[in-house]
Amino acid sequence: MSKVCHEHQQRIHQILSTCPLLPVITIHDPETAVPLCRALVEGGVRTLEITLRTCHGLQAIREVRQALPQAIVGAGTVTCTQQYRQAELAGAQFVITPGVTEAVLDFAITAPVPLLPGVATPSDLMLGYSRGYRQFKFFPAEVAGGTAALKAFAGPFPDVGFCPTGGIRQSTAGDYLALSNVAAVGGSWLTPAELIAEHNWQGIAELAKASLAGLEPAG
Ligand SMILES: O=C(O)C(=O)C[C@H](O)[C@H](O)COP(=O)(O)O
Repeated sequence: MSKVCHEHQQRIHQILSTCPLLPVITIHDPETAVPLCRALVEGGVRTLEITLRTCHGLQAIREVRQALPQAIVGAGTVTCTQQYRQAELAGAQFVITPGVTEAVLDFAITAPVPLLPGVATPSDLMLGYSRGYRQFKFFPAEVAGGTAALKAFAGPFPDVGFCPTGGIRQSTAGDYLALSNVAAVGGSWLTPAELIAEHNWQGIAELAKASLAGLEPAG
């Protein structure tokens, strides 16, 4: 069986270590993509997951890559190899899947852009682990067992790192980040639909800043 290269795993680890927060971004109005991402970057959050949940995702990735070279842009909600290739062509610097299929795990081994595969169970993990993957998204984090599940995973998989996502909020992000196998957490709480609809970019930047500041130890 082919295995994913060490450089891909290192790159994903580097990306997750760049910022402890990974906002999940879904674009409904294409005009909002760049100002929204600019606000997040201004707020100190420069790793971004732009989902392919809407038809604007790929174009948003293209535009944000061009407008904000300091951002690190990932494509989210990738569920098949065709979307993986489209995300790469749009300029995505990493790809995130909500779960694992053998097809996507194998495709990513020879793809130029590294994959952060989503797992929810030890069986999912073993599918990726056997192919050399050591960095995973843990989704849906809150309903799949939260911090207790991640502590349990650390026993059989001590060399694996996670980016938990799904149900995490500003108030709970720190609990996840306190775990030794978590470098970053993802979430859509950083991109509230109301602030985006109001084009309240200042509000988005402040929310990013406050979320980062909330992670600092008090005092
Ligand atoms: O779209 C995907 O690829 C996903 O895997 C789902 C998202 O990561 C979560 O839906 C974010 O969760 P919330 O922060 O609870 O909104």
